[in-house]
Amino acid sequence: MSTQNKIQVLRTPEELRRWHTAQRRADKRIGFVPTMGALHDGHVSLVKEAQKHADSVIASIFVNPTQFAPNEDFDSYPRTLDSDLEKLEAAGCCAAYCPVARDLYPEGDATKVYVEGLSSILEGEHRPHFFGGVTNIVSRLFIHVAPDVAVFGQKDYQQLMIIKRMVKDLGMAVEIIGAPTIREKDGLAMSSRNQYLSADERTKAGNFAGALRKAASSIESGESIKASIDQALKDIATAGLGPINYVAVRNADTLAPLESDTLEKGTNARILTAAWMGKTRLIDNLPLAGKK
Ligand SMILES: Nc1ncnc2c1ncn2[C@@H]1O[C@H](COP(=O)(O)OP(=O)(O)OP(=O)(O)O)[C@@H](O)[C@H]1O
Ligand SMILES: CC(C)(CO)[C@@H](O)C(=O)[O-]
Ligand code: BAL
Repeated sequence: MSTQNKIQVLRTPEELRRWHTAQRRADKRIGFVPTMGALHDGHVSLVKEAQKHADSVIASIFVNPTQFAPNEDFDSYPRTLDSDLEKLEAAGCCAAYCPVARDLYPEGDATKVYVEGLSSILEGEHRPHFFGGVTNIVSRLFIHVAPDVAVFGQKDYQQLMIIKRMVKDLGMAVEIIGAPTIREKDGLAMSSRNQYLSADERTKAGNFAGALRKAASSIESGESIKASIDQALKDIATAGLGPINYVAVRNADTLAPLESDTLEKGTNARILTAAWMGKTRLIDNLPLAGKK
C-alpha cells in the first residue's frame, strides 16, 4: 500500500489562505513552484529542489493569458490537470494551487509589474509582451502564496534573472532558487511545448542542443566568441531549424554583452539561443566558465 500523502488541490484564494494558515501554525517553511501545467520531469526536479529548502511544497498550475501574444498558443497550450496532479503527488508535493483568471486578475484590474531593461532584450525582443505578463503573474502568485522560497528552472534563464531582479527591487521576502535544466537523452531541454514537435522535428531538435554544446565548449577552450556563435548559427540551420531568433553570449548576472571576444578567466557568462523548429519555438542556454 502506498504511503504517499494525498495532494491538496486548492482552487480558490480562500482555500489557499486556509492551507497557508495551517502551514504557518505548524511552523512549516513554504516552498513554491509556479508552473503552467503540462508537467514533465523538469517540473518534478523543481519540486525536489524546493523540498531541500522547505518543509511544505506547493505548486501552482495556471496558464497565464497575459504572457501570450494574441498570435501565440494560449488556446492550444496543453492542459493535462489530472496527470499533472498525479505527478506532483508522486513527487511529494503537498498542495497544488489551481486558480481561475478572475482570482488573479480581478475585474477592472489596472496594476502592472514590469522590470525595465532586462524584459526588452533577447527573448523580450522576440516576445515583447512576454516578460511583462510573467512579472505580472509571478508577483500576484507570490502575494497569494506568500512562500519563503520559490524555485524556477534555468531552462528559462532570462525569466529567472528577471524574477530575481523583481524580488530585489520590490523587497519581496522570498528567496529565489534557480534549478538546472533537465534534458532528454539526446540533450534536448525538456519543455511542455516539445509535444508540439512531429517525430521528424523531434529528431532534428536534438541537434539544437548539440549545436549549443559545441559552441559552449569551443568558447570555453578559448576560441573567438563571435566565430563560435557564427558556427552555431550554421549548425542550427543545418539541423533544420529556422528562423533562428538569436545565439548570444552574455554576462550571466546582468545579461549584458561581454567586452572581450574570448572568455576571460573568472567571467561568469551564459550562451543563450532561441530558434523555431517548424511551428514550435525552442529555447536553450548553457553556463560558460572561462579557463584561461
Ligand atoms: N527542462 C527543464 N528543466 C528544469 N526546469 C524547467 C524545465 N522546463 C521548464 N522548467 C521550469 O518549470 C517552470 C514552469 O515552466 P513551464 O510550465 O512554462 O514549463 P515549460 O516546459 O518551460 O513550458 P513551455 O514549453 O511552455 O515553455 C519554469 O520555472 C521553467 O523554467
Ligand atoms: C513562471 C510562469 C509559471 C509564469 O506563468 C511561466 O512563465 C513558466 O511556466 O515558466
Ligand atoms: N516557459 C515559459 C513560459 C512560456 O514560454 O510561455
